[in-house]
Amino acid sequence: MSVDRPRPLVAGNWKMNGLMRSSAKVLGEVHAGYTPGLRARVDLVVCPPATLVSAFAHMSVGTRVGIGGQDCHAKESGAFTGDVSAEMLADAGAAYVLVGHSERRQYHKEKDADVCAKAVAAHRAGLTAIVCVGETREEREAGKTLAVVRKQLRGSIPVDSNSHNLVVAYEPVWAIGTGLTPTAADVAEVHAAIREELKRLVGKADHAKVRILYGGSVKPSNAAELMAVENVNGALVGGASLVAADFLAIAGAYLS
Ligand SMILES: O=C[C@H](O)COP(=O)(O)O
Repeated sequence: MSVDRPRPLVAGNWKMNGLMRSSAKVLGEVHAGYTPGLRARVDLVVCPPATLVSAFAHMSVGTRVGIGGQDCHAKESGAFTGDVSAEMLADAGAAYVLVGHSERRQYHKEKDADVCAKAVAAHRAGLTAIVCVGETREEREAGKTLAVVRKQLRGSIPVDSNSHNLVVAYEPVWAIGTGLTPTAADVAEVHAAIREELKRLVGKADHAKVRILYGGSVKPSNAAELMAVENVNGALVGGASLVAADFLAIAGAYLS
């Protein structure tokens, strides 16, 4: 591994899944399976629903498994019923937060400027923002993938970003939860474009160290191939992260 190559990160996005009793068991299995060998090679993060962030953070003390939120409000506090601020996530023990996931962009109509404001809030609270980008099937078929991803990056990444407070996740919308994945060559093309764009957005000195995750139907069976792609520095895992053995097997792609 070259000196500049970022340490890999595998993050599990549990989405709106998980009740306390059954989830604590899964998290315990993740802790148990995060062996010294795996810890030496890859960072692990679990992003449970907001109701479980505090408990998971407490349970994870001393395990080196990081905990993240799945979204945050741009403001620190106020009359925003149902929302959670980045400061609240940090207070609950989170170190990361996903922003701009396609499900937020689609179902909550979040635009790049909203995502950027949330990433700013994450940084203000001392969290690492995992900024998600990705094209729809229509955009890919129209040959617009790179243009769409570049535009999302320019609009969503705050100016104060660096390799410590920013992770980028490339998730083609059509690959999420479908069992479909782009070819390794397609992933390589998009990740190279993201790295190039980061040079402008984060700065030449630090851009090579920003982790770029691939997300969308990552499974134990395809993890090794996807994680081996140039400029892929880990994975954002949805469905497979709900099963500890599968999540750990994906991270295990970095053992070989
Ligand atoms: O945040 C995770 C992604 O949406 C991927 O979900 P998936 O692994 O179930 O396709």
